Amino acid sequence: MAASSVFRPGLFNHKVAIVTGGGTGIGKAISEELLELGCNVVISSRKVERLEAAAEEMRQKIPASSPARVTPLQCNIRNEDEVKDLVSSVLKRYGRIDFLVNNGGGQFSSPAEHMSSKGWKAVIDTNLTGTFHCCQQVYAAWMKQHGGVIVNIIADMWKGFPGMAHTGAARAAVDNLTKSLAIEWAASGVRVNSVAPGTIFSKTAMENYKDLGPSLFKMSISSAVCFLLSPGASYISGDTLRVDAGQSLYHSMWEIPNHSAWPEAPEGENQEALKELLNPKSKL
Ligand SMILES: CCC/C=C/C(=O)SCCNC(=O)CCNC(=O)[C@H](O)C(C)(C)COP(=O)([O-])OP(=O)([O-])OC[C@H]1O[C@@H](n2cnc3c(N)ncnc32)[C@H](O)[C@@H]1OP(=O)([O-])[O-]
Ligand SMILES: NC(=O)C1=CN([C@@H]2O[C@H](COP(=O)(O)OP(=O)(O)OC[C@H]3O[C@@H](n4cnc5c(N)ncnc54)[C@H](OP(=O)(O)O)[C@@H]3O)[C@@H](O)[C@H]2O)C=CC1
Repeated sequence: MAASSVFRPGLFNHKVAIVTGGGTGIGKAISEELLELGCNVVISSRKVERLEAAAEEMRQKIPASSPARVTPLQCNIRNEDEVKDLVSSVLKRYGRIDFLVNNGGGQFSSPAEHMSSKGWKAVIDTNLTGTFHCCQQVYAAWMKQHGGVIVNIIADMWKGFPGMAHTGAARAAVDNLTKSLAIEWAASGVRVNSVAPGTIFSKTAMENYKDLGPSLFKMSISSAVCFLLSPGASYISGDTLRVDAGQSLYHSMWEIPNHSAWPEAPEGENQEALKELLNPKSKL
């Protein structure tokens, strides 16, 4: 495996991580960096063939001297029983779960007025309930007794998420869940944080958002996740790290067209000033 991580080799030797959605895109990058650092990684999602192919590709890059192993396990995070099975299979195979990275998720773009109830629920179930299932099962079966670290991947939804209102609502809820769990589980030695990526390149994301074009996806977040999992972040919990090159401070993908759907300004000297501002030619 080409050494690309900025972290010390062997940092995560003999640790065990579950990365949901670990076979594609951001999850794959996170899994590869964890493996490079000596961690055993269980990559998990719905499409088993794609997972197995990704695991095989990752195995080819692990040097023989590394203790790291990768295991693909199928699981739909929307289904609580499947999540329970995932956690018990990991414990059977590796005997511990140090890290959980809730990266599995997604949505489709649609104006809110056209979202069906089924589509809304699918996105909430995947991104919010799926994340909750994974946190709860890993905590109950392992981290409550032994501690651990959880990182949730959310999104740049700080100014709302027009065009994907369902995912904005779900990710904002995960941001809040992160804080609640960080406090409830602090006494067990469990840290819970989130990472909010800006737009990040991935082949699968490109396939999903063809029309939005390649320029949207260009950054990487795996080292931010590895940092939050590491002892270097041992005093960081209940927080969300934005990894977006400042995008959330300035960028909005949503253009509001010119319109006059606002109430008239109240009468008075400001009304004239406002009219002039909105229509500077009106005085000519
Ligand atoms: C831009 C930068 C920011 C973000 C980047 C990324 O996240 S990159 C990562 C991006 N990667 C991903 O997002 C990948 C993962 N994404 C997914 O798996 C899906 O987007 C999912 C979460 C909706 C699950 O969907 P599923 O198919 O497993 O669920 P299901 O079979 O239960 O269907 C439920 C209902 O949802 C509706 N509906 C679904 N799709 C559409 C659509 N295109 N159009 C309209 N509606 C749609 C439809 O109502 C459907 O019911 P119907 O009408 O069929 O009876
Ligand atoms: N790329 C970007 O710009 C941004 C991405 N994000 C978020 O980051 C995460 C990774 O995105 P990215 O790598 O770009 O895109 P991908 O589409 O590659 O990643 C989504 C992953 O989630 C898995 N997944 C989806 N639904 C489920 C489910 N029900 N159960 C288990 N696994 C599931 C998919 O695997 P499978 O289909 O096999 O289940 C896939 O591996 C997602 O949560 C995404 O929404 C957030 C902001 C920006």
